[in-house]
Amino acid sequence: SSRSKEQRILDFVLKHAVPGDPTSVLNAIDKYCSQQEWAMNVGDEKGLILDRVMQEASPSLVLELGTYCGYSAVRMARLLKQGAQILTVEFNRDNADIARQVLEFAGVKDKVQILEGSSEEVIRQLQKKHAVDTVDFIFIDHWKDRYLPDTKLMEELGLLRKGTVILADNVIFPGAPDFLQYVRSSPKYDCTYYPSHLEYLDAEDGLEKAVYKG
Ligand SMILES: O=c1[nH]cnc2c(O)c(F)c(-c3ccc(F)cc3)c(-c3ccc(F)cc3)c12
Ligand SMILES: [Mg+2]
Repeated sequence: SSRSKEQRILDFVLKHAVPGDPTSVLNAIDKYCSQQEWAMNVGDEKGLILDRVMQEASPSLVLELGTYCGYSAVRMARLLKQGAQILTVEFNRDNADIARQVLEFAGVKDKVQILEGSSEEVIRQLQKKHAVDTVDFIFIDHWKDRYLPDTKLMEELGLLRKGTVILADNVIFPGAPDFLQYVRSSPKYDCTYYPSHLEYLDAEDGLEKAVYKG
């Protein structure tokens, strides 16, 4: 059977990156997806913003919604302080399998747990099944129509604490207007917009940071 684009990305990483070197894995994926086949990794330009916002937050527990091939999970795991963890949610079984291999090759698999399933179902299970109290940093990068309902669900379940940082990808392209309108008008969030570009392209995109005020 023919190999998928995601399998071709993994093949390129295995061939061109250095085992145990997360930065070489990021460089390989960015090289492949900018020169051979576009793919929806957060990429190097928006990735730099993710790096800075995450380092500023210095989280002990990160929740990522949307793993895809594991690019942003590797990106964040390489910057985590000792003992910190990432829980990343992926709906697509094939993508989760690719991401598992990318994370293992990068040498960060012990810092990252991939939770397969819908974001709504996994979020509902975090406190009882995954012993989560509150989350320090959330990277939302799954599906535009779920940004707002999942954010409201995490509020309702008490998963956000004073200072929890939410960083959302693609708030311009394809856009999450209901999410933006909600966090920017809510007294419960302090918002910052980081203008950037769509991964590997010139189209405008950006990240929204929403800090929960408790
Ligand atoms: O769905 C996504 N999740 C996470 N990140 C994404 C991302 O970083 C993207 F750049 C895109 C994107 C944007 C523009 C475009 F032309 C194609 C794809 C998508 C996306 C949007 C609509 C779809 F029908 C399929 C994929 C996503
Ligand atoms: Mg994205």
